[in-house]
Amino acid sequence: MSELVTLKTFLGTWAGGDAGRTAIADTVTAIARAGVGIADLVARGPLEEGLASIRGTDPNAGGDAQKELDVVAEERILDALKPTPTAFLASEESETLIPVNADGRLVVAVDPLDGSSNIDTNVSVGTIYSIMPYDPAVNTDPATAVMRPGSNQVAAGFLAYGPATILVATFGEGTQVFVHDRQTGEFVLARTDVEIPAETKEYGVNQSNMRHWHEPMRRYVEDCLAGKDGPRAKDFNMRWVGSMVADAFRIFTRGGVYVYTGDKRKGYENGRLRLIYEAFPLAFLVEQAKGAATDGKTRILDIEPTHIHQRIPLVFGSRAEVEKIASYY
Ligand SMILES: O=P(O)(O)OC[C@H]1O[C@](O)(COP(=O)(O)O)[C@@H](O)[C@@H]1O
Ligand SMILES: [Mg+2]
Ligand SMILES: [Mg+2]
Repeated sequence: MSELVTLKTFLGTWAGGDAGRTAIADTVTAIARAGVGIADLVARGPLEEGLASIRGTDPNAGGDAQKELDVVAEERILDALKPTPTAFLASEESETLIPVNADGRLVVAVDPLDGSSNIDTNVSVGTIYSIMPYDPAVNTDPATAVMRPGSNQVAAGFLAYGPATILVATFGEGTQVFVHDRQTGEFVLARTDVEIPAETKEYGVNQSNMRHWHEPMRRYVEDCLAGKDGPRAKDFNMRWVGSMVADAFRIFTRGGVYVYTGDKRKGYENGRLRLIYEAFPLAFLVEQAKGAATDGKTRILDIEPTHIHQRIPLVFGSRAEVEKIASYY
């Protein structure tokens, strides 16, 4: 059997003693370690009174009901980042940037718990992260430190807490999949340079919103539903977990597209997903795996944020299908 490569050895080789890369490696290691703790909490959820319950009456910064576990996951990540060179943390669960280390040179953005509406149903949830460099001389107003196009990311990834805890990570040189080995406690490299197949017959969308969709989206899904006899001349399959990390991992495994566009509902003009800590990291991972990510038309990584919690219509996955969807817009 060939030698197992752990996250630690992978990152050691990647960093190669370079100080900037070591800072990024240490930060990702800290997030991965926090993720193992969060996975335990998620697994214990039904046994711990209140963990899956809604906290208070106020929604979080993104406007969603905040669960106890959302907040605990954010606390775990913040604690894990304290010994790392992170200057600021942006999080779905906090209105403004959280200062971490005054002399930090990275800014981290996280969705501490993605898919948290699923936690009481024993479905996979996860943690999404995005890392950008931070230079106080350039980002003189720290409040805007994460408000830069996603093409500035130096690393991104997500953990999914499912039957296995997995880490899908990119450092700008391909996308790798690590699996947490519960026996050794290590993350082990399971797939190197993942490639999302360009073509697919599988789409993921919350079809219950069809009556709210705009014309291009409705036509796209209708054409998929028409199957072999329709304009696409092939039968499609549909999958929707409703935790983006789980839907994304399926796409990294066998291709497909994830689509959450803007619709006519109040508050959903730009869909549901948040640009900085959901769309940017997913787009970086997907492009590094030879897939594509757009807001329907425009490349996600080129979009300039205007607000830390802004939403964005999101289409990502198999390149040819993402391009096909763009042709409907
Ligand atoms: O319930 P809907 O509207 O189908 O939305 C599902 C989407 O919303 C999300 O749950 C948003 O993430 P959060 O749970 O972090 O708010 C995605 O993971 C998921 O794909
Ligand atoms: Mg989310
Ligand atoms: Mg969340």
